[in-house]
Amino acid sequence: MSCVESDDDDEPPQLIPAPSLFASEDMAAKSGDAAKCLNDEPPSSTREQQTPVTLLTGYLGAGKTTLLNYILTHEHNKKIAVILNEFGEGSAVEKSMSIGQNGDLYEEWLELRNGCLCCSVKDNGVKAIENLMKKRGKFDYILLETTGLADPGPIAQLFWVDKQLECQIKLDGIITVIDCKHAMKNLTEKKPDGVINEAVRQVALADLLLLNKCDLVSEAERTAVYDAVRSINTSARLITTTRCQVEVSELLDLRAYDSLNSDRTAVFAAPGSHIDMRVRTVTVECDGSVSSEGLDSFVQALLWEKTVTDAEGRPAIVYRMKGVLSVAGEERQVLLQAVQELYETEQTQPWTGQSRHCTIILIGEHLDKDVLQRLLESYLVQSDSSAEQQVS
Ligand SMILES: Nc1nc2c(ncn2[C@@H]2O[C@H](COP(=O)(O)OP(=O)(O)OP(=O)(O)O)[C@@H](O)[C@H]2O)c(=O)[nH]1
Ligand SMILES: [Zn+2]
Repeated sequence: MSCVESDDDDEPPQLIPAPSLFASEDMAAKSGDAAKCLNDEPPSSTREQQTPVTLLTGYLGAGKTTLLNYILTHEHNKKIAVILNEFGEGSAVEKSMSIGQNGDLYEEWLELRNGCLCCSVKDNGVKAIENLMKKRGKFDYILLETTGLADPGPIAQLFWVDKQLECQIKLDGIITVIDCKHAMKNLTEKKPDGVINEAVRQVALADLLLLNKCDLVSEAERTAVYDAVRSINTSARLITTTRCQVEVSELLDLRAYDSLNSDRTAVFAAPGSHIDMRVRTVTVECDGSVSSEGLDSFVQALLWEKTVTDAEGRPAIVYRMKGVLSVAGEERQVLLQAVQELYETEQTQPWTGQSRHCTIILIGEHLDKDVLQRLLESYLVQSDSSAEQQVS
C-alpha cells in the first residue's frame, strides 16, 4: 500500500483509549455468541469520541459519487474522510481513499484482491479503516461509497463487529441513492436463482432514501418509484433530489443507530402499491413490557433459529430491525438494532411521562405481521411492577 500525503506538521493524532463498555460484553452479543446484554447507557463522551461513518449506497450510476462530491464541496464544518469503493474497466484492484482537509485531498491506494469491499471487507477493509484511524486527528467524519452492486448489509455489519474499529467508529446510517429513471427496472429485475437483487437490498437497509434524478422523470414516473420504494421500506426518511442536492445537515449525523425517537425513524404509511416487492416493512406494537428473556427469545427465534415463519411456512428473513421496548424491571427504554443476524440492545432514556410500550420495525422477506405480533405479545409480562414506577 502506498501513501501519497503532504507534509505532516500537525500534532500527532491522539488515539482515544478503547472504552471498555463497548469492547467487552456488548461485542459478545454482536458477534453471534448465544449471549446478549442490556448495556447501561454509554457515557455521552464515548459516543462523542466515535467517528461517525455514513455508507453511501445505490445502484450503478444512481448518483453516489455526485452525492459525495456535493457533500465535500458544501459547508459542513467537518473534516471528512472518504473511502471510495469504485472500480472501472481494467483497474478492478484499485481503490482510492481520500481525506478531505481544508479542501485538500490526500489519496491512498488500497489493493482489494477481488475488487469488492463487501467481499474482502474483513481483510482489507478493516486495514483501510485502521489506517484511516491512525490519521484520526485529521478528520471527524467518514463517508464510504460502496459499489453499485454491493449489498450494504455486510459492510454495515463491519462497523459493528470489529472490536478495534468499534471503539473508534460508529455507524451513523445508510444513505441509498435511487436513480428514478431506472429504478423500476432495477428493483423488479429477477435474479436467475430467485434471490433478492441488490437494488432491493439497498432500499431495504436504507435509513435515508434519496430519490435522485427527478429532473429526468415525469411526476407519474416519480410517484411509481416512490410507491415501489415505500412498499419495501416505510421506515427510512425519503427526500426527492436532482443531482443529490439537499441540505448537508439532512445527510450527516442521522444517528440512525442511536435512537428511534426522532422523526427520522418514524414509520410512514405504506402506499397501496400494486407491485409485490417481496421485501417489505412490518411494524409490531404492544402496550406494556416484555420480559428480558422474552426479548431474547423473540430476537433469537427470528435472527438465529429462523423458527418464525409466514402463513406458507417460509422462514422470516430479516434484513434490518429496530425497536424501542419496555423490558420488565428496566427503568430505561431498551433500543434494539439489528442488521441481518447481528443485533444489539442498549438502554437509553428513562420512561418518563409516557406509558410503557414496545415497538419493533422489521424489514425483510416472509414477514407475517400477525405472526410477529402474536409472538411479541406472547412475551408480555402481565403485571410489571416497574410499569407502575413510571413518572407521569
Ligand atoms: N440528469 C441527472 N444526472 C445525474 C443526476 N445525478 C447524477 N447524475 C449523473 O449520473 C451519472 C452517474 O452519477 P454518479 O454520481 O457517478 O453515480 P454513481 O452512483 O457514483 O455511479 P457508480 O459509482 O458508477 O455506480 C453522472 O453522469 C452524473 O452527473 C441527476 O439528478 N440528474
Ligand atoms: Zn460512484
